[in-house]
Amino acid sequence: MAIRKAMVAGNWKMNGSLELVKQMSDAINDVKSQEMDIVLFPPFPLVPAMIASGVSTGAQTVSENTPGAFTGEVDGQLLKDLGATYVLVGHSERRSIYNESNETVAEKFARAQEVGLTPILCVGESESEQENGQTEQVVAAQIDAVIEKLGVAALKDSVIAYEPVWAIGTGKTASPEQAQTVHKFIRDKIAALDSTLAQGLSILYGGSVNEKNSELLFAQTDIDGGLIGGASLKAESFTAICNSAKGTV
Ligand SMILES: O=C[C@H](O)COP(=O)(O)O
Repeated sequence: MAIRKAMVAGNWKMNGSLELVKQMSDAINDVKSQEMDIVLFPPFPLVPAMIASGVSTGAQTVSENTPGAFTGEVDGQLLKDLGATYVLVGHSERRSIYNESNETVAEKFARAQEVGLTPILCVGESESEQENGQTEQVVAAQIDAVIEKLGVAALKDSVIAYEPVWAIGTGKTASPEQAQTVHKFIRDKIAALDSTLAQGLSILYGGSVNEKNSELLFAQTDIDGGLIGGASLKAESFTAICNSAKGTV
């Protein structure tokens, strides 16, 4: 059973450099503590350097396949062997730009667990879905794809990240109350199938989190930390966000 714990994850997307790995790992090594997990998700070529720096490291995606003729894809077992511990699956940019369906995301989730990586399942609705009142329906379908393929028990060793697409990189953060409502919906939905599992699950919020809004977001009962994009590229902002998550779970 994964232990519910405060977590701050930094997704560098297609940004970063060896210099930034050095700068960020020095800053993180100064703020890390037992009470929370800090994980960075650099682009693939920077994964070995990040691991060597001592910072917990994840990959931004993984192939759903076992090794074979899949040019350009990256096998989860190789990531695991390098020392990576987490992988993002179903980030909204993967879903929208690379057409990953709920079923493909569930396959990637399965492959991650098969090789011993912890998947962070990203879910969230688009702006039009939010305007049409479809948030819960969309998020439920994204989670159900994993439950239908693997059973609810598979969520035990995973993390969920709720990221409303309209809040990603836009500066439009969900209000703490808005985010809490969706996080509670997610936890209640899973609790209906397995309440112990749901209580032990870490659920992160993502979407324009910065050092000014993180404290109030992380103070919400069902928000256990954040998945940070832009602000994870600046050591000062990211470490301030990490500090605001300490002791909140
Ligand atoms: O994975 C991170 C999210 O897409 C959030 O990105 P952002 O903090 O730049 O809005």
